[in-house]
Amino acid sequence: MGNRGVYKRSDKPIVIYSQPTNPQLLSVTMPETDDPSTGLFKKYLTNNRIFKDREVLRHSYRPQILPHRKPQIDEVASILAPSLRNETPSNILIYGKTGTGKTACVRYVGSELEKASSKMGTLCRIVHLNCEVIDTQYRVLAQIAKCLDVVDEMSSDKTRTHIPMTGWPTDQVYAELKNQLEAGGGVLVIVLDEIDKLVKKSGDDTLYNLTRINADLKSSKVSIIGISNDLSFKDFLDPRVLSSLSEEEIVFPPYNAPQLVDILAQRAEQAFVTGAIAEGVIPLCAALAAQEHGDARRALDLFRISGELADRDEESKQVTEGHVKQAQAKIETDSMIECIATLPTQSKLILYSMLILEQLGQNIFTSGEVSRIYQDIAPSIELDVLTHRRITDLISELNMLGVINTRVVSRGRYGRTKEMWFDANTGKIREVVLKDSRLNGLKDLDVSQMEAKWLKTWFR
Ligand SMILES: Nc1ncnc2c1ncn2[C@@H]1O[C@H](COP(=O)(O)OP(=O)(O)OP(=O)(O)O)[C@@H](O)[C@H]1O
Repeated sequence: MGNRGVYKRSDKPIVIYSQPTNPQLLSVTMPETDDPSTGLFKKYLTNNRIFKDREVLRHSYRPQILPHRKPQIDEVASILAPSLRNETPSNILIYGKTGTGKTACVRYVGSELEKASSKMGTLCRIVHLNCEVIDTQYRVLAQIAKCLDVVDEMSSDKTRTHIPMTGWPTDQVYAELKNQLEAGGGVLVIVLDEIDKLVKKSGDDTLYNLTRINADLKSSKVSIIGISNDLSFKDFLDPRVLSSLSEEEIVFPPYNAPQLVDILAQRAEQAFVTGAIAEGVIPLCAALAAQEHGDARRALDLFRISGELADRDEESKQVTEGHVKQAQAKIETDSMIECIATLPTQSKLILYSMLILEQLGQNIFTSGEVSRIYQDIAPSIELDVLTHRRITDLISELNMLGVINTRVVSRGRYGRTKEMWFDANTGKIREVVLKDSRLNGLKDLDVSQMEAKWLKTWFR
């Protein structure tokens, strides 16, 4: 056994074994607190000068009050109301840009409908599916049946067949779903959120079957609400499917800055300690999000991240406009990094060529310089070497995605050339580019050695 360090805290001794005793290690290991279980985290747990309840700002939070969406809520409610009289409501197609409250409003109306129906003794049920995840006909049908199962869990019908999430022929799943709907009776509203993803992945068979299912049902009724922020999916639909899906259409317009101010102010009351938000913070978050496209999700993200930055900043008693600007920069970097991760390998290699130039001390590079580095390193990792023309196309794409900035400059008798530079933290870009397994071999590239070679060949 090695040396033993005994550190007495209240009346319980804590024993640390080290081999041999390292006083530095001891001083790091021992938290200066009365309660060793929360030691390191104590200051974060007791210090709530900023947030009262930050969960209120998260995407998963379901608000009960939705400012500036009364007309849309009323419209959805009026279309679904017949279900309370056991009549089939019209199908609805809801369209609007991202973050305009489509999902939040439909969920709200859905839960009010279920409450009203249980008060009135009728049977109205809502099944909400996210088609980004559930994107095949089989999974949609099986998931609807699964949700019905959960709703009916307390019912006396224990003999019901459970549809497995894979393995059956689709016809059998459809037939079993119909049996279950008939056995349950009442009205079922199926919400297909991000319906465009389902159609693009699996075509319109699911919608064709679901929009015709009422013809095969006697004692139950089905209605569909499709939600999308991309109307181009309509082009993929058979005209008959489209006309029955869009019996009613509702558009959710983007929020303007004053509307976003109201949305944030309403959340701020629940989320933040009184007085924790400096005066210009809410209008600034609202203005920045309205500049994008009136996206409430973006406004709420900015607001939450500003709060988190203020919370971590021990000097700060309030969330300030400075925190909002930092939050905006963080969101932009994070989304850019996400975008870089999904780029094709060739584009990542072009980015990596720019990073090499930066490592060599250049802040602005020309497309010629980028091309030369690219053409030199591409064969070393066994990638096909693209032509200069193709490389400049990919550079333009990187510019369009906001990963780099470019400008065209005139070089007198040498003609015009494109210059480019990075705005963002290149350390993070390097990290994400090198995560691509095909570029991993570049990690050990000795840039200074290559520089000598490049200087020799380029400037001969
Ligand atoms: N009027 C509103 N009042 C309060 N919060 C809102 C309002 N509108 C949207 N939100 C909030 O903004 C976020 C995004 O809303 P929601 O998910 O409903 O948008 P969406 O239009 O469905 O977006 P997407 O098309 O990207 O799915 C959610 O956290 C939601 O609670």
